Parts: sequence; structure tokens; C-alpha cells
Amino acid sequence: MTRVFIYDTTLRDGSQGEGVNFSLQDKLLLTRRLDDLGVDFIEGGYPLSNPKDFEYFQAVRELPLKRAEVVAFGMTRRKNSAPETDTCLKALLDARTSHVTIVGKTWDFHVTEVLNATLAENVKMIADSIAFCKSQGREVFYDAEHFFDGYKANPAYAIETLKAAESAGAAVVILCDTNGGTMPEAVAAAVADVKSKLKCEVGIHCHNDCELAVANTLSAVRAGASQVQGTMNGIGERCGNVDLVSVVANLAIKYRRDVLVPGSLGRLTEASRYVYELANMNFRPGQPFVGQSAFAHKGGMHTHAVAKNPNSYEHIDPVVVGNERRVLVSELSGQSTILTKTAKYAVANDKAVMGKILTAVQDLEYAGYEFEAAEGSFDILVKKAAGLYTPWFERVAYRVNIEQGAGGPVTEATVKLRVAGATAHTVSEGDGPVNALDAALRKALLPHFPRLDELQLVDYKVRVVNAKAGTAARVRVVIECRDGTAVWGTVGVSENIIEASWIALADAIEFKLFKDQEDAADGRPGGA
Ligand SMILES: CC(=O)SCCNC(=O)CCNC(=O)[C@H](O)C(C)(C)COP(=O)(O)OP(=O)(O)OC[C@H]1O[C@@H](n2cnc3c(N)ncnc32)[C@H](O)[C@@H]1OP(=O)(O)O
Ligand SMILES: CC(=O)C(=O)O
Repeated sequence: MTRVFIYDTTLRDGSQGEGVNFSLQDKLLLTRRLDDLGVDFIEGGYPLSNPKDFEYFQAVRELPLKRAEVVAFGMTRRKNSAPETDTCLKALLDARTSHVTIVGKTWDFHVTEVLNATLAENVKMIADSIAFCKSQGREVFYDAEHFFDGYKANPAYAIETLKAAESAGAAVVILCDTNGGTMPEAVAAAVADVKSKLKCEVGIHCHNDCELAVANTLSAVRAGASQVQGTMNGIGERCGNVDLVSVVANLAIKYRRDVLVPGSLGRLTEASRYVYELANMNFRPGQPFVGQSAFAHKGGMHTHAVAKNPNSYEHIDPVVVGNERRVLVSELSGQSTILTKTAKYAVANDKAVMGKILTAVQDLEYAGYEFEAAEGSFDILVKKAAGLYTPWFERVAYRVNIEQGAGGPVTEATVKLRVAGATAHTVSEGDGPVNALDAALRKALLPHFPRLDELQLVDYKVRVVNAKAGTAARVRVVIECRDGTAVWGTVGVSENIIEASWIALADAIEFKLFKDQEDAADGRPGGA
């Protein structure tokens, strides 16, 4: 198995993505995580660019990294300066990393129009900068910016710049599809040509403007590239860089290439989600390999087959990349979906009950419900259909009052429940109607069920489900809750947003009570 070296530029090119801004602390945390994952090179930033990136290279020296080399990034010397006095090269060397990456121009159009330099001067800038960093004891990677556009426009000049980099001592010459507009067959042909003309190692750095960054990267590796540059989850300038998660998974699983370290593949999902959290970005559900939907089965024909053999609708076992299989309940479900979802109940083989559940799901989804993200409400629906439901409390009445006071609106909720044979009538104020209802419900129920204290409301979403009716439209409220051991969603639908929230809230509480009871019966942690 030939090794492909993984070069992560999440901290430099990734932070060029719109809305991405890592703090110094984030950068150090991510460095440790990437090192742990077995990444070979971590491009930590552009030391000339800003004080944070400069400080990073000082702070990172204190991190006890296991294997990754931290790399500083910068451009070739300015056109009229000597390398010894060039501010960019000085900052690069002051970063005191063992490896540096220098980016230079390959495309004649960029040299004349952007740098306003002659073609010969640019070649000299590349050679001087690399030779100087080599003379200062650095291992140098050379990023050939716009290589593929340059190679198309003026192949002889593009190759001349690479040869200058190689002769000056670059250990790896990385071909960049900076504008992300190259097709996979052109990448493969260009990489093969470069390989035939250079002795040093060749790398690849692709952007995703045609959504071909993964295909282009794999093509380059197939044609002989041994270093892959990219970012976690593909974050980066414009449409992003190549997603290293997909590249690593494809190289390891499909092409059987040696990447990262043993055990890394099974931690890809966790690492991807960690980066989203750090970058303060939402997960991408459909992200290949690691997305929440990557192994989620919804269509009845799919879930039917997956229940017999997961290979029928999965290209790999999700566990290989640390992900999990999910079976979604919806109006597109058949009985086998319901069978899979209800396997834990005694009624799972009862066709009549399965049919009843399926009909209830389809009717409710027609009315605006969605059970995909509401496993708590689905669980209660199954119990009701199967005759296994005994309410923990009876929902008698509620009232919510909002008054505009001097300090802003004041919200008060009153709830009336029947619990343990008695009536509980409680009032609570809250930050808004849902918060006030939640507080009043807890006040009524906590004396009977103290473990409701563990329940936390973590997300609340509202969607209009029949937009044509304007303000009289029905809304769907989905609430996500968690306790110490689980996360679950519940759903409510009504023309009235408070009523929809009340249904979802009461389901969330009932689900917690059922869950604690079942955990205790099965001897699981979290049992009552
Ligand atoms: C393809 C890539 O993603 S490369 C990385 C791009 N990343 C970034 O640009 C983020 C960090 N950049 C920065 O902080 C700043 O742009 C700096 C510090 C690098 C430069 O800042 P400034 O000196 O103010 O210049 P400014 O950003 O306006 O313009 C870029 C300058 O670099 C020059 N330049 C661009 N590429 C190169 C190169 N490969 N070698 C030498 N000079 C270059 C340009 O000609 C321009 O100089 P000029 O104004 O004298 O013509
Ligand atoms: C070097 C780099 O980031 C690019 O060419 O896209």
C-alpha cells in the first residue's frame, strides 16, 4: 500500500471561507485534534497576515504533538525585494517551523496582470524564495497557484516555474486548481505530464467550484500525486477546498491506500462534527460518509431491503467511518420500517398493530406532522396504537397570558393537570410562552417525578406547514430535549403555535418518564 500524505489547511485556507473565524484557542484545539487523527501536515496559518496567526506559531511549539508537522504558509518574495529583507519570508522563518509552504504564480496571465512582473522575474522570485528558506534549514513545499489554468494557457511556462521550484530545493511541488474549474481528466493528464518531467514529489490542492474537488484529487493521486492538501468538511474560499473527510475515506476504503494512522477511519465522523462545532457551523446532513443522513433510510422499499441486508442500500458499513445507520419513519414508510422501529416492543410481529401504526403515521403526516426528527412522539404513538399507553398525567387545561409591562413583555402560564389522582394547578412566569409553559408543567409534575429535573430543552423549531393559509396556517413545532443519557425530539401541530408547543412539550415530558421506567426495567444507566 503506497502512502498518501495528508496535508490539512483548515486553519489557513479553511479560515478563508465565508463566516469562518477560528480564535487562537480554536486553532490550537484543532491542531491537537488533527494530530490525534493522524494528519501528516497541519498548515497552521499565514504568519505575515495577522497577529493571531503569528502568535499561533509561538503557542503551537508548546503542544506535545504525536506525529504531525506544523507548516507555516507564505508567498514568494515581493518582486523588487531581496529574500533576506523580504517581510513575508522573514515572517515565515520567524514562525520557526521545520516545514514551510511557499505559494507562487504559475499562470502567465497572473504574473503580468496581477503581479505586474515579467515572466522571468516571477521565475526568479520562486527560485530565490525557496533557495533562501532551504538555506535557513527549512523543508520547503511549493504551492503552484493556478497551476492547471497556467498549464492550459502556457504549458511551457507553467512547467518552467515548477522546474525552478524543484531546482531551488522544493521537496514537493503541489499543483493547485485555485479557481476550481478543471475537469478530472485534465487533472489526471497534467499530473502525469508533470510527473514525467520532475523528479521531486508532486501534490494536489483542489477547490470545489465545479463540485469536482474530490474527483480531481482522486484523479491526481491515481496519476501519481503523493500529497493531498484539503480542509476538514471542505470549508474554504468561495465554494471551499476539497473535503479531506471524503478524500481520506475514498483513498482508504475504495483505493486501499495508506492514509492517516490505524483506527483513524472510525473517528472521521466525530472529527468532522468537532470541526463544525469549532467553526460554529451547522452540520451538513447529506455530507458523504459522515453526515447524519449518509446512512439514513426513508423510502419503504429501501428500509424493507436494509432490514434484510444493509448492503442492499449502503455502499459501506457506516461503522467503518464512525457513523450510524438510521431508519426514518414517514408517510413514505412501509410496514417493514415500522417493524424495524418497533423491534423493541412485544407487538413487533403483530401485523394488525403495524398496519394501525402505519395508518396513524400517514394520517398525521398528512395533517402536518413529521416523525423523522420526533422519535419521542413516535414512541408515544406506537404505545397508543399497541394499547401499551397509560398516561403519566392528564392534560386538562392551560392558559398563557402576555402583558406589555414597563420592563418589556411579561409572560405567565397556568396549567391544570390530573396527576396521581389529584388536580395540580400551577402558575409560572417565563422568558416567553414556551418557557413559561415548560416551567408551569415542571412545577406541577416535579413533586411526583423528581427526575424531570434532568430534562433540558435544547432546541425549538417552528415551520409553517400549509403556507397558503397565511396567518391561519398550521405550524409544526419540533422540540429537542436531552437528559444525562439520551437526546430525543417531539412534535406538535396546530393552527395555534402555543397549542403546537404544548403538544410537543407534554410529549417530551411523557417520553422522559417512559424512558426512565424502561431503562430501570432493563437495568440500564439512567433508570428510575
Ligand atoms: C491562493 C491563495 O489562497 S493564496 C493565500 C491567500 N490568502 C490571503 O490573502 C490571506 C492573507 N493575506 C494577507 O493578510 C494580505 O493579503 C498580505 C499580508 C499577504 C498582503 O497584504 P498587502 O501587502 O496589504 O497586499 P494586498 O493584500 O493588498 O495585495 C497582495 C499583494 O501581494 C502581491 N502578491 C500576490 N501574490 C504574490 C506572490 N505569489 N508573490 C509575491 N507577491 C505576491 C500582490 O501583487 C500585491 O502586491 P502589490 O499591491 O504590491 O501589487
Ligand atoms: C495555495 C492555494 O491556496 C491555492 O492555490 O488555492
